[in-house]
Amino acid sequence: MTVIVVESKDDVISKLCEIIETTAIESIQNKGLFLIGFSGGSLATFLSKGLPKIKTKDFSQWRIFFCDERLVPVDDADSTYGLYKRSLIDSGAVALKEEQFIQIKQGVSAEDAATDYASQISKFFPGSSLPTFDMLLLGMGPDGHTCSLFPGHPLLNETKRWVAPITDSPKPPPSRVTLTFPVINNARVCVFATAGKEKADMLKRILVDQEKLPAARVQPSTGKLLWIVDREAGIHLNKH
Ligand SMILES: O=C(O)[C@H](O)[C@@H](O)[C@H](O)[C@H](O)COP(=O)(O)O
Repeated sequence: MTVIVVESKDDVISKLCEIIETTAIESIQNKGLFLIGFSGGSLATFLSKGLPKIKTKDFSQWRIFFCDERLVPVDDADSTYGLYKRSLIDSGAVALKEEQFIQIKQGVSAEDAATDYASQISKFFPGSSLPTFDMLLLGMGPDGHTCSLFPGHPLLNETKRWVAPITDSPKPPPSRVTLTFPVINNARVCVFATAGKEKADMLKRILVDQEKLPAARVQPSTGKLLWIVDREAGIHLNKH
């Protein structure tokens, strides 16, 4: 695991997007595609600000998945895809098309949305027992959750399904689908981008005290794990 402490939230955004770009170039050179998972929350703000500033202008080989998604209509303010659509596609900020986003089926039950999304993912990993995303971009909630995997929730122990439904999310909205730990921990690179003093205590519990909170259970089996944090969020971390 690597922890990078930078000064400000803007530095988190710059470092995050620099690493995304480098990984994208490598993935596209290796296999002609870059398969990345986006989370919601403040990460969506980070990417909306940072992606338009990277040198890459050809995003055509990017395929964008969701580490989790809320089961609300795309035009709902809570829709993670809707947020990226408005800020990256509709705004023309980056050369991404809707069809490059692997979207979660709307208007069906959480169970059906999870099954459908897993089926869509499997098309990119034919014959694989687990998908291997090139990069998963993760957030850490104030309670130590990541994706829609919350403390004490039975989903933390899901070992079979790639995508799971949740209808009792403590973070609204309640109905979501989420990648599960077997998939998350099979990624080539998992990156947390975390900023703000409100995250400092939880970051200490995860990175220093090593409490087994959901975000601490992101431990890629062979891939890399990177935390990019600003000074405020990292105030309790030992200076290396
Ligand atoms: O859709 C979601 O809610 C996110 O995927 C969620 O897992 C998020 O990453 C964390 O809640 C952190 O969000 P903040 O960075 O906004 O606290």
